[in-house]
Amino acid sequence: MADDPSGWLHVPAPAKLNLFLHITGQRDDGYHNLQTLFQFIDRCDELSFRLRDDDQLTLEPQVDGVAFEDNLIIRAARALQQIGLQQHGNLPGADIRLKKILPMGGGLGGGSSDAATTLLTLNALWQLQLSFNELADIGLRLGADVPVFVRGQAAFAEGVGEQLTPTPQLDEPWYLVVVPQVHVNTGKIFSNKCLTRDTEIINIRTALRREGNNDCQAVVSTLYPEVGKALNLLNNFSHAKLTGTGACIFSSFGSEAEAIRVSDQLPAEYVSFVAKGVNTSPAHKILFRPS
Ligand SMILES: C[C@](O)(CO)[C@H](O)COP(=O)(O)OP(=O)(O)OC[C@H]1O[C@@H](n2ccc(N)nc2=O)[C@H](O)[C@@H]1O
Ligand SMILES: Nc1ncnc2c1ncn2[C@@H]1O[C@H](COP(=O)(O)OP(=O)(O)OP(=O)(O)O)[C@@H](O)[C@H]1O
Repeated sequence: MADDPSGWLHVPAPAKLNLFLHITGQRDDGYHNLQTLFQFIDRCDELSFRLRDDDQLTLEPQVDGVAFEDNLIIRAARALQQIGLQQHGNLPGADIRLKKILPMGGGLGGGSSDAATTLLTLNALWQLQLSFNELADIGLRLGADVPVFVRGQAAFAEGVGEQLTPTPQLDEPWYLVVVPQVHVNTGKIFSNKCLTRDTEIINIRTALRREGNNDCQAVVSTLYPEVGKALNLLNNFSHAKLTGTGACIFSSFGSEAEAIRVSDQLPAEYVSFVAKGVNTSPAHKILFRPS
């Protein structure tokens, strides 16, 4: 593990891309059934953890606009702490530091990934020995995207995103990710009446063979014109797609140099970054690397 002499354990929380996102129906509880292909990128929030002498949880710095108890990091830690207390009777608290790199409301799953890294790391530090299945179940209650980050493998996902089939065979290209400066509200997109919810269900072989679309793209582009504008711009260079419910869009390239060349041609007001697609979560690479 990425330990340092001062006792802090440093573990990344990577972003994900939805290489396609099909909405295939809606459940009675309002949630949508979807099919999607998740891949991680090596762009990450940076979290650090240290056990305390008392039983408190702390988080520094706080995330702007998110109350301490609402932060997915604290919600994940509390959920695990409750289980740990039942198992062990008492548990030390933890200091957690967060360097927020991933844009919020960007469709990159940053909050979900922070939650998953917290579950995985505190499970190890508190020696709870919960399985990935148990951690993914806890994570699903925090958000639909948490389980894929807990399991840490690129995957074809069904249900609300929790039924995962690993896809280690995916290419690992370079991505140019454009970050329109708007915060998309996921609930607002899923409740929009113009969203199509009847895309044909496909099997994993088809999913891996053909390039799917993002069914949220049309609605997001209408509600957030900055996203539509960025899609049009990037499409001039390479096929561009929305990730999740946006706002971020991405294109894939065979090399880092090609991705950088396109990013250099974007007008200066566009925020973007280049990252590598990876089929194993960088958090897993740190926490579970052979010693
Ligand atoms: C669009 C994706 O990013 C694809 O990876 C995820 O499905 C969204 O996952 P997430 O951000 O973790 O979303 P959640 O926090 O679980 O849900 C936010 C809101 O979006 C709606 N929602 C979300 C996921 C889903 N499959 N159907 C929905 O209708 C619900 O109204 C929910 O209250
Ligand atoms: N640690 C956290 N980091 C980011 N957002 C958080 C965190 N904890 C709670 N949130 C809340 O979760 C919301 C969604 O954040 P997130 O960055 O995961 O969005 P997203 O990338 O659009 O996610 P998704 O792709 O899963 O829809 C934020 O607007 C914020 O209110």
